[in-house]
Amino acid sequence: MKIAVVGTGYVGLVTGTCFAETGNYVSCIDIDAKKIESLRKGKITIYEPGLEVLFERNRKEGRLTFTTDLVEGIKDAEVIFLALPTPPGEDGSADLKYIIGVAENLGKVLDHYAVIVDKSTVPVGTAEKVSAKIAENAKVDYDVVSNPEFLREGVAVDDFMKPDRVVIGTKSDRAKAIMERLYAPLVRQGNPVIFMDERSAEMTKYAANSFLAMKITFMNEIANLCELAGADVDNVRKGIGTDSRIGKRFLFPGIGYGGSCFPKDVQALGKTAKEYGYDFKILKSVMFVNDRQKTKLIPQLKAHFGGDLKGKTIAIWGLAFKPHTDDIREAPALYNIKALKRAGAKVVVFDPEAVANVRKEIGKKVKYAASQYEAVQGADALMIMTEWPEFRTPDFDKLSSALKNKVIFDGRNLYELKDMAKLGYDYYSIGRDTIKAS
Ligand SMILES: NC(=O)C1=CN([C@@H]2O[C@H](COP(=O)(O)OP(=O)(O)OC[C@H]3O[C@@H](n4cnc5c(N)ncnc54)[C@H](O)[C@@H]3O)[C@@H](O)[C@H]2O)C=CC1
Ligand SMILES: O=C(O)[C@H]1O[C@H](OP(=O)(O)OP(=O)(O)OC[C@H]2O[C@@H](n3ccc(=O)[nH]c3=O)[C@H](O)[C@@H]2O)[C@H](O)[C@@H](O)[C@@H]1O
Repeated sequence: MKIAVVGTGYVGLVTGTCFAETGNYVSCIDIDAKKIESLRKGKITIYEPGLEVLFERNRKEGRLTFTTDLVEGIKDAEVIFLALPTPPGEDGSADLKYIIGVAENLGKVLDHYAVIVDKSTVPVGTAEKVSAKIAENAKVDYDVVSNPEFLREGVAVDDFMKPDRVVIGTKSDRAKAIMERLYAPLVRQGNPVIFMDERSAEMTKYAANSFLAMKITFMNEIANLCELAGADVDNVRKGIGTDSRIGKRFLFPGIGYGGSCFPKDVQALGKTAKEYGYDFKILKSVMFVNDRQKTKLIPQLKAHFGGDLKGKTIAIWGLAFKPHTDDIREAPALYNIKALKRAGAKVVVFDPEAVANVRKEIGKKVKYAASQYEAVQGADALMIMTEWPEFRTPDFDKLSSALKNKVIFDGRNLYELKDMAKLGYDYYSIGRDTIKAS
């Protein structure tokens, strides 16, 4: 099948590459000429484990091509995916200007029947809006389908190729048959496709992200209560996660959720509710608690140093919003850096992948270390913000001799309390006892 993907960012590039891998001819379109040039030359533009091998193979075999030209890109395409940004607008609702802009252009240039697919995360009613925009200029038949994407950054290829489910919203039998054919290789591997109407598919995406954000937030609230009540959130997590109705995943407490999606999607669903005159109270609490949770360790850090961080050097391990990505959008680490700077501390940071992006965002406000151990050299304390695997089992001898004080503020609960006590650390974590060496 010949398909086109408009928008070659995280979702567009993964979608395009994976559909090329299942035997389709995919044209990826983007307005960013530099990005397209780089992809054409074989230089991948995002860090995503496992993607590069597929990208390289399919590019070489001519199944994956790149262009800035919409007309050239959609030529003969049976399916045209829109994987465009939907950032929060000023009022928190999803900004549809990229989607509607491309829909308008598509209406003008489409010269054959095609299924136009909203892959972006878009509010209820967007498929109708896209369809109406195309209709203003269209000379041919087309269908607009909602096919939200559930992949996670860092494991995007696996999530795409082995999805828990694929959700497709359409009332058109013609579009349904084409989408069935496109997803057939995944269905044959046992991954289910759930068909529904467009509005339900659009709502499903926001419901999924908001539910997961709520699940994490609930655990953060339990963790905070555990600290006050003398319980250990790790035990509680295991105790409830074994109940199959609750499930083990997404129960890890920490310094809040970040990323390009949970924060914006929870906000956008709240906005949709407001538009329909519904007061979605849980969502408001989720946003409030998550904001508070991000810098939860700062007051403890201040108290540890007698209330004042002026002149103290704080090392930070982890800048990305989660491991295995260089993405720093809404990363809790950035909020902590801001709070530390406001309190007069010097900050030295290390992250295996995200340093370049942080440098672009905050420049020389912090010092950048070349390794996790260089970051802690002479530091008064270590804060852990992202659970990269290499932070899980550090060389504690090296760490202890590099730090000025043996104190760790761990926002991701990487270490066992008994081990930290044995190693003689002051150790603050989330929802567990604080270990004091002295
Ligand atoms: N990043 C993720 O993990 C996930 C994102 N989503 C959703 O997918 C959508 C896209 O997200 P990302 O891929 O992360 O965004 P992104 O920002 O990485 O990529 C968007 C791409 O669209 C391009 N673009 C903008 N205007 C264009 C136009 N007129 N014509 C052609 N290309 C244009 C940009 O240059 C950029 O390369 C969003 O709605 C997001 O919420 C859904 C699931 C996962
Ligand atoms: O719509 C999207 O863009 C995507 O958003 C999330 O994926 P992603 O943001 O890549 O990352 P997650 O693994 O979900 O983590 C999000 C945040 O939650 C935090 N988290 C996650 C799990 C957990 O138990 N605890 C916790 O604090 C992570 O540290 C991270 O900051 C969803 O998991 C994807 O299904 C969805 O497609």
